[in-house]
Amino acid sequence: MVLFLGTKSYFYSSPVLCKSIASNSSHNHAAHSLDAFYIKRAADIADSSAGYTSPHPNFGCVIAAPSGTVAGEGYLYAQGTKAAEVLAVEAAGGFSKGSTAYLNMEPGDCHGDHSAVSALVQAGIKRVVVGIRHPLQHLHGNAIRSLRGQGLQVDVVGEDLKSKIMEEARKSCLLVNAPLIHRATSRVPFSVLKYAMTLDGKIATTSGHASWISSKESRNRVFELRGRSDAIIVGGNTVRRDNPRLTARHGGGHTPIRIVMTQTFNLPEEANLWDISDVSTIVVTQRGARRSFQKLLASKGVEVVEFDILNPREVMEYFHDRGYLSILWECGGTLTASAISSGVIHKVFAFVAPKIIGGKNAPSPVGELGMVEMSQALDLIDVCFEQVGPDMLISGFLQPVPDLVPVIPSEDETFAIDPSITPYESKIIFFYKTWDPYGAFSNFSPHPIQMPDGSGSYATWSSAHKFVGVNEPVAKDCVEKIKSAKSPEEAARMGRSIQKQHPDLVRSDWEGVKIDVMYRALKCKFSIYPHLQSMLLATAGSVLVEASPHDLFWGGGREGEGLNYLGRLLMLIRSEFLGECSSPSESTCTAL
Ligand SMILES: NC(=O)C1=CN([C@@H]2O[C@H](COP(=O)(O)OP(=O)(O)OC[C@H]3O[C@@H](n4cnc5c(N)ncnc54)[C@H](OP(=O)(O)O)[C@@H]3O)[C@@H](O)[C@H]2O)C=CC1
Ligand SMILES: Nc1c(N[C@@H]2O[C@H](COP(=O)(O)O)[C@@H](O)[C@H]2O)[nH]c(=O)[nH]c1=O
Repeated sequence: MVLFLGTKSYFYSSPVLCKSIASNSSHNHAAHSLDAFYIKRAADIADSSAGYTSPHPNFGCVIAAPSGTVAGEGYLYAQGTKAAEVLAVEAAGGFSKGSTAYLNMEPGDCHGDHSAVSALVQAGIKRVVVGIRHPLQHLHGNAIRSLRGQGLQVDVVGEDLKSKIMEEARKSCLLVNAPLIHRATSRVPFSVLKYAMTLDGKIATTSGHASWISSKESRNRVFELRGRSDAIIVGGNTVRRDNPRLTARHGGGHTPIRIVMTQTFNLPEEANLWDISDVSTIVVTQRGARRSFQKLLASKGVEVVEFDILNPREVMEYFHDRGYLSILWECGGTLTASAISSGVIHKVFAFVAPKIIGGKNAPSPVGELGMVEMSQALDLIDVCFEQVGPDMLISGFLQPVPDLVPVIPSEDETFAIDPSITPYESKIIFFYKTWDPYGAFSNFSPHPIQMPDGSGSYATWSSAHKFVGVNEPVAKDCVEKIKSAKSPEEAARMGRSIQKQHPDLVRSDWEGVKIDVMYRALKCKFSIYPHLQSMLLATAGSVLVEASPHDLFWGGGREGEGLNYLGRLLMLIRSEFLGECSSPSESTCTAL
């Protein structure tokens, strides 16, 4: 098999895979093996630029001819350079026609030029296999739609291709862009904690001396890790004790900035980190700490940022807002414990050197976490072991890379209610509190209605219907009380509390009719408030989920475990308004 990369060409083969295809080409497993192999390959080459460019999305593209041979490859070198897909089709030349393109991630094509998409289309690519969809909402699904719209077959791993090997391939795609995925799903950058410790678990001697615990080979790996990061962070004590440089020393390429976290600002006047000729340094500190010294550092070109509350989470949120994707923590145990407790550390790299130094008070990698029992231990996941020179590198995740496949509560029912919603493609609109962008969909929004109850009189709040028709004076009293509630919250609270105290007062058919009562109330609300109806119609094609973490009947729950009946009913009513289903109209309800 011949592989062309840019102007270079060299041989590249996967004999095992090719054999399995030749012997049983129709076999699903073999097809998945090949797809998985090339998706992993796309992820591997996507990683090629890490450490040389700022950690931005890593894109790789492998073009495989119908025979299964690689016709061309390409990866995005840096922002603003040619897209991986463009490089791959250039490398493959005429072999692209009828071939399959494997992409670790859906292209962003974010400037409207659609260069990746048009390169694949114009080259005559027949099929595209995509490892993961683009994690950023505004780009998510666009390129896939566009490719499909132009007649290419697009298979997305985990959606169209599901198997254990495909899942593994997908994982490599998630890992190669973990920082971007974190950016898309949380408000903090992807944080890696790295430390070097002796076999007896020390990161320095009792006197604080630490150079060096790990071997030269391990320290070279650390330079590599630094080069993949946007910033390296240490605590004030490490600056005082080690006077570190924290540079990547990889002879060019991307250089991470240095961050020092100090509460006291009791830092040395002279330090390697204050030399900003090659790389800048930012000191983050408590508001008002040693202002005159802050000025001195600022005069050397060091940036100082003050925080009202200096803790790892606040600091990470701040750097997230400044656009940082990944941070390497190289601090001692004190700040590390604080960072782990704040939940900002995602991955750990521990270099273990075969050395023993002893020392009851010699520091260890993680300070006080307040744990008293082993059952509280934090277990790493996806752990890897690797020998680096004489040392052992143990790495693993403290928090998994977030899964991008959307969790839609009661997924099957949702698509049955509104067939215009497509699995994986549809946007999910969450609503909960009334001040949320779609808060008007909440039952607590300030849009009162009146609708007839069983006896023909009018009930203001749907909560009152729980007790309607019960032939007990107390129940009638409850209905009246709820009707006179001043707000929907108050009505709901009263309904819940009366139900708790007198479960016998709830009408016997309530479980059977409550969805219908809610349906009628919602239909009324969205019929009589035109702006709400327009808002609802504007969400066409999106999945609506009430993001209540507590109410597992009306809401979607914390992780999609709820039934989301409120969301379902809204989608149903939306379809009815759009004329997609026949609608029993609610003519007798009114606004208050
Ligand atoms: N082998 C290895 O991999 C490494 C070894 N070391 C060694 O570790 C020792 C230093 O360890 P350690 O004292 O734990 O150093 P840290 O790097 O953890 O620094 C602790 C300091 O961080 C600052 N800080 C700011 N905000 C916080 C916060 N919210 N929580 C905690 N700290 C905060 C404080 O600085 P301030 O006091 O200025 O307010 C605090 O004193 C040295 O001997 C060094 O050589 C250090 C790093 C790696
Ligand atoms: N002692 C120790 C490490 N210490 C870390 O490296 C920093 C020094 O970086 P630099 O000044 O750029 O060489 C130091 O402050 C601390 O954060 N790292 C390791 O990989 N292995 C080691 O044995």
